[in-house]
Order: sequence, then structure tokens, then C-alpha cells
Amino acid sequence: MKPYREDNEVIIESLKGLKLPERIRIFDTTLRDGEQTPGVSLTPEEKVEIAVNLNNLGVDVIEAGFPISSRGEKEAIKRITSLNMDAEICALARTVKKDIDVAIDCDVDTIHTFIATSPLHRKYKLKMNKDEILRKAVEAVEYIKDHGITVEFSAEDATRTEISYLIEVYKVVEEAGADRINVPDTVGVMIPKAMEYLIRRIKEEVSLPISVHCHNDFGLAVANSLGAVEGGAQQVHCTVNGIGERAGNAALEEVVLSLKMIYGIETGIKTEKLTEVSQLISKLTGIKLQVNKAIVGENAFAHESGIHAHGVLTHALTYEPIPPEIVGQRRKIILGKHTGSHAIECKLRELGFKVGENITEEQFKEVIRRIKDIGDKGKRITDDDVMAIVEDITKRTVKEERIVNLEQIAVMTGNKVIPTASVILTIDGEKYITSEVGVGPVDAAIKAIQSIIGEKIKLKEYHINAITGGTDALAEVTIKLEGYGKEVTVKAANEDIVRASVEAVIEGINRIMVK
Ligand SMILES: CC(=O)SCCNC(=O)CCNC(=O)[C@H](O)C(C)(C)COP(=O)(O)OP(=O)(O)OC[C@H]1O[C@@H](n2cnc3c(N)ncnc32)[C@H](O)[C@@H]1OP(=O)(O)O
Ligand SMILES: CC(C)C(=O)C(=O)O
Repeated sequence: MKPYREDNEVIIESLKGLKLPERIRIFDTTLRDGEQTPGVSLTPEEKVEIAVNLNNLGVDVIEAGFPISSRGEKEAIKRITSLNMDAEICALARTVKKDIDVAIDCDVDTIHTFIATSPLHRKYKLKMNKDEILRKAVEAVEYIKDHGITVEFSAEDATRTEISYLIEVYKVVEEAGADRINVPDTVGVMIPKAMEYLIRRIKEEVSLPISVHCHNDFGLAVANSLGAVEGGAQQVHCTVNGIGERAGNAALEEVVLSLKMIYGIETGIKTEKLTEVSQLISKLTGIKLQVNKAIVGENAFAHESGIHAHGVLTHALTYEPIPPEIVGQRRKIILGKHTGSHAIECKLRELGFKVGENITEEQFKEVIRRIKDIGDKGKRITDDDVMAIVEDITKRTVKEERIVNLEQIAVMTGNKVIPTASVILTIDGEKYITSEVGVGPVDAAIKAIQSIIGEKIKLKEYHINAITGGTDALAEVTIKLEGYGKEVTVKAANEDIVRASVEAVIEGINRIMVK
């Protein structure tokens, strides 16, 4: 499939004249900024497991943690570096000697050192003036380089810093020997155009590779990262599932797929592993994924609407801009209130039923009606539900052959009444009315029917199974009846257990009595 940059007129026109790179480096910070998600705390074992998976996924850099923060954090980073992975292993450090020393002690490939540069952070947080910050930044970079370690330097809150001062900071760290610079949008206040502009401005004055780190406070982290790439950034900081401080960071899976499928820019990511890694992160961090999460969410490739399902069944691209297999997902056709006949026919084929062969047009229409009825009650319909409905409908004796018909049933139950059922049946057109009591409403209803039919047909077995979960689940009743030398087993499904039971018994009686 061609990237949209080569295939979509609007995108082609809008990107005209822009020089885009062939490859972008993915700097994964799931284990550092991702772990800063409030409430998330990973054990060293969990961090190692995640690092191994990130390495297999193909990220270029794993920011394994902030080693000064705790003994466990330092131990985890040391264990990760000892595994000699392909990915570059990085640790975070303030521009403070003790932070850097602990990071050095972890044997990392890279130290990501940072100091805030914005007026707000200078005045209220660091209580340092511009010159002090320049000096601290240079000292830290030189100290790390003296130890022969790669340095990535971040000007924290870069996007709220005066542009001229920000460029000055990056220039002095370049002179001090930094290997690359990172531009953090620490509180996510950028828009894509502004990010593109800022990166272009920095690039005019600094020749180091440029990285970006975008937060998602306005939901723009991915868009801003892409804006930065349009401006000339060569590396993007991401976290799996977009976890991180507050509203999180740029989601790795979204950045990677946008780069690949829209811009035609490669990363080292093995995209087919994305869903598996996303689920691992969700499991270990305890942060549940929203179902509509792009790329890796449960619904990212699910279709319920009749028009959409018909479209994708005819040609996947109509409603699937990304082939699901590329990210380790698969298409799901969900049945419910919005379902159309094409989707139901497709589901029936999967379950072994073909309209016009083993299911009639009439029965097919009844299946659609029953599925929509369940959908109207707000329920999701599973394959088991469909199977039960189809069996219920296809195995029913045809109208003309039916001898016994249920005209009415009413049940009464409660804590201060004896469960009672009143039933009106017609047998060969003649009307019969009776009431019976039982241990519960189902028992009373079946006893009422039996009292009309007589002893010649006996209920031998009764089983009930709730197919879907919940109090409004579809109940499947299976009964065995014996009489007139015949034995029949019948299934019936209904959201109401009394109706499912009565329908099964009446159907069984008809099968036994059928001429
Ligand atoms: C934008 C980001 O995501 S940055 C990373 C944020 N991550 C974390 O903070 C997680 C791990 N942090 C921790 O475990 C602790 O905060 C530590 C160990 C780093 C520091 O703990 P403490 O010394 O108790 O300080 P505390 O966290 O309360 O305050 C931060 C201190 O760092 C200072 N600081 C922040 N950045 C820098 C810097 N680049 N250079 C020097 N000092 C800095 C603050 O001004 C403050 O200093 P103060 O104690 O002199 O007022
Ligand atoms: C350390 C820096 C890059 C950071 O996490 C931020 O600014 O959000």
C-alpha cells in the first residue's frame, strides 16, 4: 500500500516543497516518562521485561529510567544495560553531578541531561538566572563527555522559552560536545505549525541532530511531533499507549503508523508487534486502554455499522485506512443495533450457514430482527448468541405443521406469593386455559403447559445457560422431552428465561406431535 503522501491529492499538495527524511529515530521513554504516570510503579523485573520487548519491537533508544530517583530504579537500569541489547540504553539526569554519577554507574550508552530554560521555571522552580542555567548545562555536558558517554541535552519547557535564549542554550551545549539536542514541549502547549517553525528556527543555528518530546495536555502530542518532523526533527520521544505525566506523551504506535502510512517515513519499528507490546504495557502498568484508542485499541479495526461493514467486506480500504495485520490486529465485525444484512450474512457464513441453502430468506430476516432487538437493549452480540438464535429459528417446526401454539403466558412471582403461571394454548385450533403454581416462575409455567398436554409427554431434562454476561443476557434453554415413543432435544434462546423455557417446551411438544 502506498503512503498517503504519494496517493492523496490533498496531502501531496499540502506537503509540496517539504524535504522529509527517509527515517526517523524512535526514542522510547515508556520506562521513564511513561512510568511517571501517576500511580504507576514498576518493579525491576517488570522494567527488564518491558525493555526486552521494546528492544524486540525495534526502538532506537530505550530511556530506561531516572536512576537518582531510587535504589530499585538504579538496579533496574543496571540489569537492563547488562543485557547488551541492540537498542541504545539511556538514563535521565538533571544537570547535577550526583544524578550524572549514578547514571554513569549504571553503565548506560547515553545520558539524557536536562535543565529548564523558560522564564517561569527559571524564576519559580530553579531560582536561577539565564547565565547560571547556561553554565550548569555546559558543565553537565562536559562532565558526561569526559566519561566518554553520549549526551542528549534537553532544555525543559523549551516551548515556553524565549526563542533567542533557547537557541543560545542549544548552541553552548553543542560547543560543549553534546551529541544531540531534544526540544521538549513539557506542558503540551504547542500546535503543529508552531512546532514545525521552532524546529526550523533551531536548525538554522544548531547543526546537531534534533529530537522532540511532546506532551499531550491538549491532545496534540502526536500532531506536534509530526509538525516537528516536518520542521526537520530527526528523532521523536514516544511512549507505548501514550502513557506519561498528566495526559501523557506522544503515543509510539500513533507516531510510527502516521510516519509510515501517511508520510512514507520509516522507523525501525516492527509494527506487527505493536498490539502485543501495547497489551503488555497495559497489563504491567495497570493503565487500561480505551477501546477507541488509535492503532492498538479494541475497536480500532471493529465495525458495527451496516454501511461500514458492507464497505469493508466489499473493499477493505473503504473504511480501513490501515490494514489491521500491519499492527498485529485483525478486523472484527460486531453485530448489534446498527448492523446491516451484509454483516450478518458474513457472520452466518463464518458459522456455517448460507442463506438459500441451510437457512431460508425468511429465517434470515428473523435472525436480523432478533439481533437488532438484542442490540436495542444495549447488548453486544457474541458468536454464541448468533449461533443460539440461528439454531432456535432454523430448527423450529414450520407454522403449518404446528399443532400446539402458545397464545398467552403470564407469570407472577415474588417473596410473598407462590410463583404462579397462567397459560393459554391452542391445540389443533381449540383453546385451553390453565394456571399452576411451582417453585419458581419457570417451574410454574412448564407445569401449566404439562397440565394441558397431559402425562403422555414428559420433560426428561432441562438446562439453562446464560450466553452473554449480565442480567439481560441471552438465555439458552435446552430441554429433552419424551412421548409417543419419540425423544426430542430442543434449544430455545431468549433474553427472558421463562419465555425461552416455554418456547423450548412448546417446540418440543410440536416435534413429538407433528403428523
Ligand atoms: C519534565 C520531567 O519529566 S523531569 C523528570 C521528572 N521526574 C521525576 O521527578 C521522577 C523522579 N524524581 C525523584 O525521585 C526526585 O524528585 C529526585 C530524587 C529527582 C529529587 O528529589 P529531591 O531532592 O527530594 O527534590 P524534589 O523532587 O522535591 O525537588 C526537585 C529539586 O530538583 C531541582 N531541579 C530540577 N531540575 C533541576 C536541574 N536540571 N538542575 C538542578 N536542579 C534541578 C528543583 O529545583 C528542586 O530543587 P530544590 O530541592 O533545591 O528546591
Ligand atoms: C526531561 C524532559 C525531556 C521531560 O520529560 C519533559 O520536559 O517533559
